[in-house]
Order: sequence, then structure tokens, then C-alpha cells
Amino acid sequence: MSYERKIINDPVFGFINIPKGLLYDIVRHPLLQRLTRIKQVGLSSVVYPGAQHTRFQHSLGAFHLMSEAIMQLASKGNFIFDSESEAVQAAILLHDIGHGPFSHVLEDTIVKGVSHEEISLMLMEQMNKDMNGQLSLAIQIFKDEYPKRFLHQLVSGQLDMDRLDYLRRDSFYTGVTEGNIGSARIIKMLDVADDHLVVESKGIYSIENFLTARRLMYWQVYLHKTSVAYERMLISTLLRAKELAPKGIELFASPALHFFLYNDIDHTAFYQNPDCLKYFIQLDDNDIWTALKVWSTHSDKVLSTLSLGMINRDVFKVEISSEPISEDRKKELTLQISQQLDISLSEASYFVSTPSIEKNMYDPADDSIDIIYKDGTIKNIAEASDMLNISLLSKKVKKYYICYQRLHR
Ligand SMILES: Nc1nc2c(ncn2[C@H]2C[C@H](O)[C@@H](COP(=O)(O)OP(=O)(O)OP(=O)(O)O)O2)c(=O)[nH]1
Repeated sequence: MSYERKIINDPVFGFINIPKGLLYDIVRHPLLQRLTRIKQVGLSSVVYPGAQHTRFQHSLGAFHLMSEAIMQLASKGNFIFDSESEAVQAAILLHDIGHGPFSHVLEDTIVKGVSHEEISLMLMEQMNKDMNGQLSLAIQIFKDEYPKRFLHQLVSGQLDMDRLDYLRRDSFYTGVTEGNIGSARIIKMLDVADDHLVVESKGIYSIENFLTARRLMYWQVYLHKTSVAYERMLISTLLRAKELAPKGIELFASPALHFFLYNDIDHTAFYQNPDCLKYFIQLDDNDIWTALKVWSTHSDKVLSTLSLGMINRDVFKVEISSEPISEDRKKELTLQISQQLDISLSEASYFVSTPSIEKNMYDPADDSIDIIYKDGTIKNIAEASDMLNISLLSKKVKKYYICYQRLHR
């Protein structure tokens, strides 16, 4: 690997070194630069105005942690070839290139049923062709097809460099300090046994802290009720635009957004029609915000009211319940909104949304976090931890939301 490097100053980790050559070529690549125009936590800035950081910053941070992790593992006698080290660093730099603007929102509206992981992989394969196969090993690791499985776990697992970076970074930019984690200590405690990642037993408390911090960040930041309501408004807006488009109603849109509004793209179409990927990589947060600004004066009342609400942060009101929201409550609200806005019941339904969100913070059945003791015994964190009630963290928590247009008395 080259010793010449670029140094980038990052507010979370300080100076990040990027070796010139393949890794720096990836950082400069238009597909990575596109991530400078996509916010990491979508619409969370509606609650935490500082959360303006991008997927690009996150990718660099995760890359930095990956470099530290590789150094630590090598210093403990785990043999890692330079080619493997470069490939796993390339894989983490590229892991998020498939994100669209407001990723989860888009997955529910204009690019239905295609996950960002699938798109990341499609794009990596496309880049690999352009780069004469230099990414083949990175792709093998990303797909979990490489025998040293710990390399894949560092990119995508319960304790991957993705999570270690985003928890620290999102906590820094939101100001939610309880979400911070000791990433440096966790990395120092990492080791490998039978090609799998393990954590030295001294690191148990840092892992407990990591799991509780993640739980806190999910409920207090990512799934904060106001940010869920704002997301639902955006979903309703895009769905309304998609309903108007095939009726021939003119909608302002960038060429990329226009393609997704005027064509119904499902999973099969995404894989079969090369235009989908071509237009997808032209999309970023700006396409959506610009459309919303213009739509806020559209003659369609539903589209303009929702768009104006998005632009002016006039967020849906929201209530949370541990029980499903009754159909009667939904009908009653829809009726009131239809009367107040003087629109039909079907139009008013865009102003009422009842999502439910289910999340568990640790799934031992998935890819466990394994603790290794001095005598070589390995235990899953769920068994190893004496303090933390992991069974509670593994339990799925489900919350029901009702989000609706505020009614003026
Ligand atoms: N505002 C908002 N942000 C979210 C939501 N879900 C995830 N995020 C943010 C929090 C993190 O910065 C990042 C983590 O999710 P990603 O989709 O990037 O990755 P992934 O699904 O691999 O994360 P995971 O492995 O489940 O922890 O995205 C959401 O529903 N709303």
C-alpha cells in the first residue's frame, strides 16, 4: 500500500489518513461524493437542528475506525494481508453508496422494495468493472463470501465499524451525549477466534454501554415521535405526487426525480432496467427539497398543503400508543380534516398516518457478540453479562403512532 496519504480533519475523530491509491480514488469517486449531499439521519434535524452531518462524513469515520481495528487485530498476532486490509477499508468506504435521499422514506415510496444494501452492491459491481477488478475482494467481503468472516463482521455485524461510527457521530451532532460510546476501547478489546470477531472479557462493560446507547439513540433520536411524523408527511407528499403523475398532471421535478415519479419501479424493474440505477445515482436530498419548495404552490391542495408543511416545519401532530390505533379514531380524524380543508375523504387520508415501529436492540440469533475469556472460553454477551438484562434488549418493542394534520379550532 502507498505511504503517501491525504489527511482530512474530522470533528469527531480528528485527523483521518487516507492512503493515496485505490482508497483515495474511492473517496474522490462521484458515487462517494454524492453522499456529501445526503444527510446521515434524514429528517432528524427537525428535532435536533445540529444533525446536519452527511453519509460522506460517516463513511470516512467508519473507514477511520476500520483502519484502527485492523491495526489492533494485527498487533494481537492476527495475520491480515495488505490486500485484505485495503479491501475491507474499501468495503466500509463503499457500504452506504446505495443510500438515496431520506433512505427509508424512498424505500417506502418511489423505489419500492429495493434496499440500500442491494443498491450499494449493484453500484460496487459497476465500479469494479470500471476499476478493472480492483474491488473484487472488497465485494467478496461485503457479500460475506470470504473465508476470514471477521472481515465481513467488521463491515456488517452487531459490532461493526458502521455502528461504532454512527453512534458516536450522531450523538456528537445531535448533542444527545448519552448516546456516546467508547469506540476506541471497544476496538482495543477486539480479537479473532476461529475467523470470528470476539471481544476480550475486560470489554464487557463497554459492550453493555454500546447496547444501551444504541437503544437510547433509536428511541430518543431516530424514532423520535416528531421526526417520525415529519417522515410520514414526506411519504404522504411523495405518494400524492406519484398519484398525480400518471394522470398527466404536471409536476416540477429534476430529471432523476421525474423518472421515479412517472414510472412505477419495483424490485424487478430496478434490476432489469439500467435507467433505474442511472437515475438513482443522480438523486440526493436536494432533488426532494427543491421539488417540495415548488410544489408548495401547486394547484393540487393536498400536494401544496403537505409540501408547505414540510418547508415551514408545520409538522403533523403525533400520539404514541402501545396498542394499535383504532379504525374509528382514524376515521374520525380523516372526517374532521376533510371538513376543515374542504377536500374529499380519500384526499384527507393523506393527512392521517398510522405507522407502527418495531425494534429490538440485540438479536443473539442474528450474529452474536461473543466474549472471550483468558482460558479461551467463548460466551455470547447475553450469557456473559451479569448486569445487563440482555433478554430485555433482545425483546422486540413495538410502538403505534398516529400522525395527523393539526386542526385549527
Ligand atoms: N432519521 C432517521 N434516521 C435513521 C433511521 N434509521 C436509521 N437511521 C440512521 C441512524 C444511523 O445514523 C443510520 C443507521 O442506519 P443505516 O440504514 O445507515 O444502516 P443499517 O440499517 O445497516 O444500520 P443497523 O445495522 O441496523 O444498525 O441511519 C430512521 O428511521 N430515521
